[in-house]
Amino acid sequence: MTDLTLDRVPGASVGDYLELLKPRVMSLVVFTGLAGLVLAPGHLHPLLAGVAVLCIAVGAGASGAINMWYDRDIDAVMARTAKRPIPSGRVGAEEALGFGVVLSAASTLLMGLAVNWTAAALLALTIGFYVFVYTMWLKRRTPQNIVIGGAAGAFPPMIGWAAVTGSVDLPSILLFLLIFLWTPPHFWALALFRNGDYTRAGVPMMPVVAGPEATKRQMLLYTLLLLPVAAAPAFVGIAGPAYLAGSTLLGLMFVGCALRVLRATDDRPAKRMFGFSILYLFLLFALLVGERLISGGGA
Ligand code: HEM
Ligand SMILES: CC(C)=CCC/C(C)=C/CC/C(C)=C/COP(=O)(O)OP(=O)(O)O
Repeated sequence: MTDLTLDRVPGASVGDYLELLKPRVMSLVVFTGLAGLVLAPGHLHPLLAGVAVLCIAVGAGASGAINMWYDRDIDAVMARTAKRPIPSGRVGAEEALGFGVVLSAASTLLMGLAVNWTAAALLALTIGFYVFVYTMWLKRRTPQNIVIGGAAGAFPPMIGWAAVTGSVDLPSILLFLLIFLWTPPHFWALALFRNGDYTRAGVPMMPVVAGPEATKRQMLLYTLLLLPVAAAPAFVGIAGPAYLAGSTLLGLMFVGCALRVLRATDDRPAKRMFGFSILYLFLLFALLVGERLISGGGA
């Protein structure tokens, strides 16, 4: 760990602290959490639903800030992350850690007191999984880091669902599984064209350890496994025919991306697949939510 950022830094702006929350990544995380709330059976007062979404957003961002605190040494050597608030010296490491810890505790406590303790426990588990299991334990040790650690990013719909029902049920487990299987092709697409960054930082991402060809084959495997899992919501009562048709089309397009990446001789197909992975997950959850709202259900 470097100590380049342990000093107190005067003049950090609100924008610097917002950047610690990884707002762009977390906006989609929060959208999947909101989908869990909308899809769950039962009713939650709109104000409490708003509080639940706020807690997911703040908890997700807070875990991102702690991740940036822990990873400040490798972030400093990777081109993609070198300009982040800590490595560029705009926010002190200890300030970022304090900010992340306080917001993590506050979001979990508020979820428990205002909504329910099942959702709060799941939120705490998610924060802990991202910080301890992914960031501190697996990220620097194994190329399976994002397969196992990716579970963290898959919990938010389950948290939203539990905010309404107070329980963990089969449909919310399916939504978890969907994001769990989506994460490897999402992340390895980026890792393929950012391979130099991860090699320089000594982070054992799959393309660094197993090479691009083996990574591409595994990405194809995950997109194929996603086809039935992404269809499953239509068979457990939380989605209908429009979702089934849309998810199948999107899934086939995702498999198409993986096949183009497999045959590729340059970075362009991997870049396109990374972009499409985000659109894919957004559209899938938008279909789930849209169909539910049109059919008149929801929390
Ligand atoms: C452990 C699991 C995951 C890993 C390792 C991962 C990794 C990454 C990385 C490294 C980036 C580039 C970020 C940047 O340049 O700042 C990224 C971007 C992104 N990720 Fe993921 N991701 C994961 C899970 C998720 C999940 C669960 C979601 C949403 C549900 C998500 C949504 C996004 C979005 C929306 C972007 C684009 C952000 C932008 O526009 O810059 N990711 N991801
Ligand atoms: C509710 C709640 C707590 C949600 C958390 C959701 C979660 C764990 C999302 C993970 C997504 C993410 C930013 C991974 C980045 O990996 P990285 O840290 O290796 O990426 P980096 O190199 O950009 O820092």
